[in-house]
Amino acid sequence: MESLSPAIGVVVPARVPHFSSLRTLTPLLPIWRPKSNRVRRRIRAHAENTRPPSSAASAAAAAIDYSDPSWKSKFQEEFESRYDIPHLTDVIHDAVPIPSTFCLRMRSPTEDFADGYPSDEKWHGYISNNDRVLLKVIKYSSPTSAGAECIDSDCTWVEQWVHRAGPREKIYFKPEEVKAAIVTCGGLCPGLNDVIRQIVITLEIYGVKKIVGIPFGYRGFADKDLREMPLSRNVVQNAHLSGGSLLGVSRGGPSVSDIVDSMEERGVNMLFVLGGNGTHAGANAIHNECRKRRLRVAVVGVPKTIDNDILLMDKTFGFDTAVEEAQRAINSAYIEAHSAYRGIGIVKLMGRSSGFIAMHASLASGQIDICLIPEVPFNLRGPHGVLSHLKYLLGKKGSAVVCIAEGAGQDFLLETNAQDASGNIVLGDIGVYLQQEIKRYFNEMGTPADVKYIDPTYMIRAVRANASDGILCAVLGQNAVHGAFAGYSGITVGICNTHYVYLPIPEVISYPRVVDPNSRMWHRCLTSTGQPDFV
Ligand SMILES: Nc1ncnc2c1ncn2[C@@H]1O[C@H](COP(=O)(O)OP(=O)(O)O)[C@@H](O)[C@H]1O
Ligand SMILES: O=P(O)(O)OC[C@H]1O[C@](O)(COP(=O)(O)O)[C@@H](O)[C@@H]1O
Ligand SMILES: [Mg+2]
Repeated sequence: MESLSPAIGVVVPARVPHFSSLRTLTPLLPIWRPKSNRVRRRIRAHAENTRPPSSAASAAAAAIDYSDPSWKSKFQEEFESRYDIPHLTDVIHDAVPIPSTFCLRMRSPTEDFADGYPSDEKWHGYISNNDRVLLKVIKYSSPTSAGAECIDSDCTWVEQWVHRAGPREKIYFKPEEVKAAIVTCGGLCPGLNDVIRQIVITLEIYGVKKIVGIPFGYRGFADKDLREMPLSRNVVQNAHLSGGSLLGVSRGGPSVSDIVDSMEERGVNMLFVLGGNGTHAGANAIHNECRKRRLRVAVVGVPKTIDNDILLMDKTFGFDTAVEEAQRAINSAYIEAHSAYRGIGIVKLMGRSSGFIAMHASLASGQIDICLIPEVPFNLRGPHGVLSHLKYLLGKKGSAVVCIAEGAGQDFLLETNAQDASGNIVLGDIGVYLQQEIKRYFNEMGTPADVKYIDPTYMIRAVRANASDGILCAVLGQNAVHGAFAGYSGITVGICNTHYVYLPIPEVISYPRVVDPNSRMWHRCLTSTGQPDFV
């Protein structure tokens, strides 16, 4: 949860700039010194894509006045207001809650509500609206501790609480008046079907009868050739047994106002949006448009990103599965490299701007000699470059395996400025480039190297979720429904420090979460690979 400050080359905790100017914080933070101008340029290029946007940057200009004895409580107040979660009653003041129909002990599956809603007297499994989860759980004693995120020079402990997720005693929608829609956007990710399934099942438990899927992402709201898909427990019963999305996904699509027009036409008053940063930006815009039109609509996101690049969360669903599935590719690369005479295996893994999959997969496999991620610059050539280390490895143990994230080393490639339909920059293929450069290097040296390149991207993304992701998907899907029924909108669900929370969307998407080169996890990865600094 951090970004690289391009101007000063220090690692800056992501949450801090909202409260303090970067200049104020600079001396407090562990300094990470790049060794060359070229490397500095690379840090800057990466930071351009990952740093907070200008609105957040201007918020950062509001420095904390540490001489104010009450700075800590002011910090907390501001934090609380930023992490407050929007509610229907913010704009629809006369919305009246009713007792929850989510009442596990009392309902039979066939019960309807003709005679009124069941009483909650015997069921106490609800979450209080005032329950909170602690966002940060480490008390750093010094800004020089690995991965330290400090607010002042003493690393003063300031509690930062966020809203706990789960079913509430009072709800703001009558189930028989709900038409719920689910949409899955962006790229595929293991677990999409699991989340869809849990949303449908939970909606039915509340008593909702009208549930539909919007086909092929936001596009499905506008494309007249695409029909919404009726969903029920029957339809989704075995959906989680296969990967992909039963609704289909897409990038790009209609404008926010066209989407809200379409929701009004369809009578959709609960929208569940599964997607990454871009999708959540869309979900927040839909939420704001609904507010502008004073619609009684709940928009709830479930973060889907295989890259794990959403701020604040322990992880996003599908990430564990991706790391697990990547082991197969890494093991194959290892076997190929190990069985060849002077063999080098290369595996390219996903991660547009964040190297989480590459880092975790390298650590898990124990078979990687060199892990390259976008956050950590490297040289290919020169005495400290990747190529010369490969030469050393071939001499020492006869083979080597490299794991590289797709967003790493982009400054070695020609920029095309091409964008996909969602406006994401289309990256050059660093895996192919690395393969060519390694071949060229060993040819130039006149010593052989047998290079095998594996790109398992789409094979990984398309698999079904593993058991741990299956559980995460189940909890997130259920909590999304609880949040909508509780009247919250413009929120997303997540796991923070092993507990489940609701977060306001803007806080989790202000920029992509990236690996902190000063974090313990990256240090562990380096310990495991034994790789040197390539700068
Ligand atoms: N800033 C934005 N505002 C509104 N919609 C957006 C925004 N960015 C992306 N979208 C829409 O969100 C969807 C998914 O975005 P994309 O970046 O492809 O995937 P992801 O959500 O996984 O990051 C696309 O339909 C795209 O048009
Ligand atoms: O080829 P596609 O479908 O555009 O997807 C490629 C991208 O999808 C990702 O898996 C991320 O997708 P999202 O942005 O949808 O989470 C990246 O790792 C990769 O760059
Ligand atoms: Mg995206």
